[in-house]
Amino acid sequence: MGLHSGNAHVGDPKLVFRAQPRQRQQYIGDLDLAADDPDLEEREERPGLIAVKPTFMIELPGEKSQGITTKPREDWHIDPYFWIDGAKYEVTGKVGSGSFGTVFQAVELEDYVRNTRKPNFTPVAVKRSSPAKQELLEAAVLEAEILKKLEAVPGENFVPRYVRHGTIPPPDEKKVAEVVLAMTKLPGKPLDFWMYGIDEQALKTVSIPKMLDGDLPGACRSRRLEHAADMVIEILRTMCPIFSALRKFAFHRDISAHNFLIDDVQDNTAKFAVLDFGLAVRADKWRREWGARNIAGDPRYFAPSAWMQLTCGHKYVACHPSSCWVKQYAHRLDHYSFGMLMLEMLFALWKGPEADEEDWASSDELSDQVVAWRSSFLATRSAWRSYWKTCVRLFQTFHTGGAHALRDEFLAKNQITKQLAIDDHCENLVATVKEISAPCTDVPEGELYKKVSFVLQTAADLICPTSKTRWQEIYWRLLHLTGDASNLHNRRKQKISTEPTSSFVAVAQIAAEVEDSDGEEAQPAVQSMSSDSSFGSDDLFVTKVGSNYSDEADKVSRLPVLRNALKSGHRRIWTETGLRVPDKDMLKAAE
Ligand SMILES: Nc1ncnc2c1ncn2[C@@H]1O[C@H](COP(=O)(O)OP(=O)(O)OP(=O)(O)O)[C@@H](O)[C@H]1O
Repeated sequence: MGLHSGNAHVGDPKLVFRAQPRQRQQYIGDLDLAADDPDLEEREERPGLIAVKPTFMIELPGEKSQGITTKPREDWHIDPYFWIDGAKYEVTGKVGSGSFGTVFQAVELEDYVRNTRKPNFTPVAVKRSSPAKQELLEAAVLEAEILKKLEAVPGENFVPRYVRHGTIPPPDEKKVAEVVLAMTKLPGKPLDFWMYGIDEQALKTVSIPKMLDGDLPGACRSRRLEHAADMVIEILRTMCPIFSALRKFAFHRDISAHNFLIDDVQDNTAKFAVLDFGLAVRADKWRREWGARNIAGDPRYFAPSAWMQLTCGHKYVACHPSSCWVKQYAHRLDHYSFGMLMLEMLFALWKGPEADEEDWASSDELSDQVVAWRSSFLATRSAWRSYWKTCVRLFQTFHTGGAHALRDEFLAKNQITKQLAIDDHCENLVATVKEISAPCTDVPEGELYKKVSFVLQTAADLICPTSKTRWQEIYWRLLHLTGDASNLHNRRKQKISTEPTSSFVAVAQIAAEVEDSDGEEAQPAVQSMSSDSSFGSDDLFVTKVGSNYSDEADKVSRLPVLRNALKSGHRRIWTETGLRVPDKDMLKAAE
């Protein structure tokens, strides 16, 4: 039997299943080719074919997702075909592997459900996760759901697009099902590999000074400060809409340089994509149940609250005299990790003052303001390096000595203050944040200073435990920095008959205020914001009106504004406390 008849052999039962689902078992038996099948030999000899375990998943149209696998086969390692939700794939390579499974490259041969018999040779990435427990299984399924939902975020290749997914039931009750997820395969290399020239495994043991000083061969520490800042701004610009959309229903929990791809690198720009939502959690559940959930992610990007929980347990975090730590853990995990990544990128890509020789050497002609800014910036760099060094050391200790080693370290008492080392780590973060935002107070004129200060301020806002800055606000600030805010403003002015009374910066502040309460308590304002917010869309009526939404007098004061909004075709208004969807009574009164 040749390869082609082999395909047909696997595919035919599928057609019969549609008509005769009860005969399923018989056909499953048929799928399990005999060990001496000559087809296997042929496949083995095909160049470029890698060894994979086959996943025969047959999900019958119209039935609940319930994959059916063949019995384990002795020759499992050489069959490249598998099914997901009615489509047949052939594995053509391996993309990578992680803690929970392998990502293959595959092409779709046929789609029986949609009746497409033509192969689609655009390779897809297929992630096969073999979770060890129920919680991880839920995360693997959630990953598929998240990719589906993020399809609504405009833009290309920022995140893999969902193709299809399915589950393979476990062979026995003690085991957990597997999840197979097909998504678009994105171009590029992992950001950590691009920055340091070594892979994630090597980073677990690499010399920290070498890593920080860029002595690693292949490391990318070659950029001038402005170009390094441009790169950070680009990743932020790409990711803000994604994280803003994501935070409404999930947290990624594994933001790290390893989980971003970088492609099409130019001097000061590149394309970025975020991957691997395999550790994600539902936002509402997480906010309620964080104490009962596992601690996950890359330890370098762990907020101090995660270390606190790992060391002393969730009650310690919950009862800590500073409530900011619990809030950061329950609401702003991704904010923190992304802020860390921004700083990591800035200082890993910048070669140091020598890269900016032209600008930095001629200090004679520099104004006092510029001199002060530069010295403050160099102090920021030292503070960051010291904090980041600790994070990398913790990460390496975690991988070599395990959680016990870290627990011992963090439980040690500080000789002077007698507080636990974990609390020192928290204080260290607060001090670092201060240093990072220092150069942002008196910013000299010029693109370089503007951009770098923007990066520092944004990162500080993201990692600061008391910060409430939201993705939306950051995005507005970014548009303002790049001049896109005024373009948007002008476009809207043309479209909105009543001129907005507040600038977009003010709107950003308003948005931040609304988002402040996001998730902490389910407040009506936030809910309406979540379901309705579509920043960047042109249907907002921007205005500043009274702040007390529930107050009758305030409602009355907003009536004229609402009338204008309705006249110009807008049914939502921005108020000082955020985006409002007027209730029926108000609409009636205004109409
Ligand atoms: N859609 C994709 N397009 C291109 N490459 C991908 C895609 N998905 C995953 N990869 C690559 O495959 C590797 C492993 O994938 P992934 O990180 O999702 O698996 P994981 O088991 O969750 O890993 P981790 O241990 O890092 O959590 C990644 O490092 C990435 O380079």
